Amino acid sequence: MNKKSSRVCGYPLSIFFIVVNEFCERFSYYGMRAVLVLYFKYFLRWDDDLATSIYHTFVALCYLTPILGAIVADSWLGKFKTIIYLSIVYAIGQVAMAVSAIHDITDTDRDGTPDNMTFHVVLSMVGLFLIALGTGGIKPCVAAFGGDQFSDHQDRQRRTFFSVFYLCINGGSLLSTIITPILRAQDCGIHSQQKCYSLAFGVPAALMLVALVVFIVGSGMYYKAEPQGNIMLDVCKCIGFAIKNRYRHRSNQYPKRQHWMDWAEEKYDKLLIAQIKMVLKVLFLYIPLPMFWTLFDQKGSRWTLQATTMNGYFGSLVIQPDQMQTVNPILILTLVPIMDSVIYPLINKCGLNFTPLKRMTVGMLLAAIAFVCAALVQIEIDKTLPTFPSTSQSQLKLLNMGSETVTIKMPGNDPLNLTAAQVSGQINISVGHPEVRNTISLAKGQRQTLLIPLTITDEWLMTDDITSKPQEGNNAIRFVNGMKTAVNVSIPAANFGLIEPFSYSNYSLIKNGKVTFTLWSGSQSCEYSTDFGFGSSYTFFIPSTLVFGPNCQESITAAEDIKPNSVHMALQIPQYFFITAGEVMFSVTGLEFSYSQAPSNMKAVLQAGWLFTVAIGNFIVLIVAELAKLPKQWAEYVLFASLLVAVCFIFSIMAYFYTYIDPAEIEAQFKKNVNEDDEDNKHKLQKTERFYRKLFSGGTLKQYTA
Ligand SMILES: CC(C)C[C@H](NC(=O)[C@@H](N)Cc1ccccc1)C(=O)O
Repeated sequence: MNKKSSRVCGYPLSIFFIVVNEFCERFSYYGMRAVLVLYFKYFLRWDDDLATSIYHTFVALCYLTPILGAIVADSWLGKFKTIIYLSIVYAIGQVAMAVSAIHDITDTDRDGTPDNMTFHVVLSMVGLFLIALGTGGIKPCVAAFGGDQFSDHQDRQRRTFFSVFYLCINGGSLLSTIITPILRAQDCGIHSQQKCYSLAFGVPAALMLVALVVFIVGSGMYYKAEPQGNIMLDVCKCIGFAIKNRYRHRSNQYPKRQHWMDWAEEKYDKLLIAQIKMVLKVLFLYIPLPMFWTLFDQKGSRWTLQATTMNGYFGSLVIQPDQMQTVNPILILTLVPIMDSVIYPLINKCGLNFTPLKRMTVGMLLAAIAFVCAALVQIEIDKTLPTFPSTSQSQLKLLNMGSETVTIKMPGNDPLNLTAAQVSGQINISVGHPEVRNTISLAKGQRQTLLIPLTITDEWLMTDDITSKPQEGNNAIRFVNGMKTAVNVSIPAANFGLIEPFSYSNYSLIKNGKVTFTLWSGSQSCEYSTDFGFGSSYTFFIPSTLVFGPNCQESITAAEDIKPNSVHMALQIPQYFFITAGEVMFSVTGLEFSYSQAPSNMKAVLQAGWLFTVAIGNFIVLIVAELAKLPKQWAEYVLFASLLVAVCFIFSIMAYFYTYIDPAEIEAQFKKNVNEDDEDNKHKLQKTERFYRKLFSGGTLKQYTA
């Protein structure tokens, strides 16, 4: 098959099937990933730590398996067959996930919970392993296979293809991250209705099958480069031989060679040696790149956590903290066309040669700016956070449950008058005066509320109050019952249970929005409605004087323990903008750069090398966060930004000395010369060699024009 098959507007028709395939595959991957942690937590009933570790292990595996897929493709099956076989493995994995989430399969007692959890855990782990193998395995092959469809002179079209390819990644991921959480929230089941994880995994499974079918339909149109034997084994052997040979000839009596790989010349083909040099040159350049991904991938972790301490009301629309991540694909869909059709041509017009490596350098700087923005936002958030007691302090609140005013006098504090049902503000008490009327002792590092009873001589109650912001933007709510009868408090989403007279409930976590509590005492009820923001904590006090009926709401006191989040989530938009602009310059360019600088038989291998930088970047997040342990989150953001600027500086020096090559041209020269063995051509061969020696020692070969 030649590369000049059916074309539309100068583009091979075959790439249509490849980009649609990528769209569906990314829908499948990101859609499944969006609900994975919740599936672990609420279906498999794992704790937060286990759920998070398995989730990150899975993501890291997805960026390690590309190496496997690339080796299989470049050395053995070729990209086309590798994509087909691994897509089947991938689809089986997705189906396994969907089946593992059907609770009815093992719910023999029909109580809505699976009875054989081992079955669900094992099936989902097998499913995840197959998905990681599939998604990671095909990833370097699909991008490189798309690049293969273009002829050598179609540099511009190929660059456009990589931009469209990136748009499809983000189009697919955007749609799925919106859709699958909605599917998960539906109720479904045969014997009992439960949250529908099987549908949330089933739709991505279906999309993976569509991806496979679309790819097969395009089969007749693809240019399929043949694999050239076990190239990776040859590469390893050749490098090993060069190192050994160099070591054997380490004495000064042997003349030096231009490049250490030239020590393989005694045994290996000059073309292979030149190809290895090309790959090594690019891989060396990749060394600083993981730092970009270290910052980039914190969108899903640190930035989402930051959003949980912010206010998500956008008019009547409420944005959940994890939904902020969709800003990234939305911005990609707008920024890629703007960069390609406005910014880059404009820079070109100004006479600047904005080469791929320059773009990647600017991309890194933009990511560092994003983290500075994140630090500034964090400083704003910190200003609004409550001051919790230090380890040598206690904080005390007083709640007068009686109907008369009481005067409280505490050592070191002025007398305090509390009217009926009044709650004091936080009072800081230095430890050293731990006693109050010999009845209470204050706990260090704790917030407590002293409930002063109806009759002052009765037993005084101390409650332990919340000492951190509620997680995930939830609101921590509890009730104190000052009545002489027990009260039952409930809302549709939670039941506070029966609260005995002069006692209090535990905290319950409630989502933002309007909530109506129903209070029952015997047959009498009272409805109390209020609006919650994000991240607040309240103690609702039911006074002894409460009269059940339509106006009962007015008698209930709401004491604010922790203020709702006041810094608006919109403040995260600048950091998302900078990180995404950085991504467009760094990632879209890097994808194309990895293809264009790779020798023909190692295109997928270099794509895998590129994806490997993503995996390393994720590991660095864990290591730096663990080692640095900075007391302030904003300081951690500044640390990451500074590290990236330092790495960016090193990268810009490396990039300055990098010479762009045209692998096809180099390979063609070698092939031509090797086929000709007369004296004249030997001379030509020597000339070519001199030419490439100059190239690999830093001479300029290709003037890259953007
Ligand atoms: C990291 C990958 C090499 C690049 C690529 N990812 C993206 O394009 C992200 N912008 C997608 C995304 C979607 C939703 C939420 C966060 C990120 C990929 O997946 O191939």
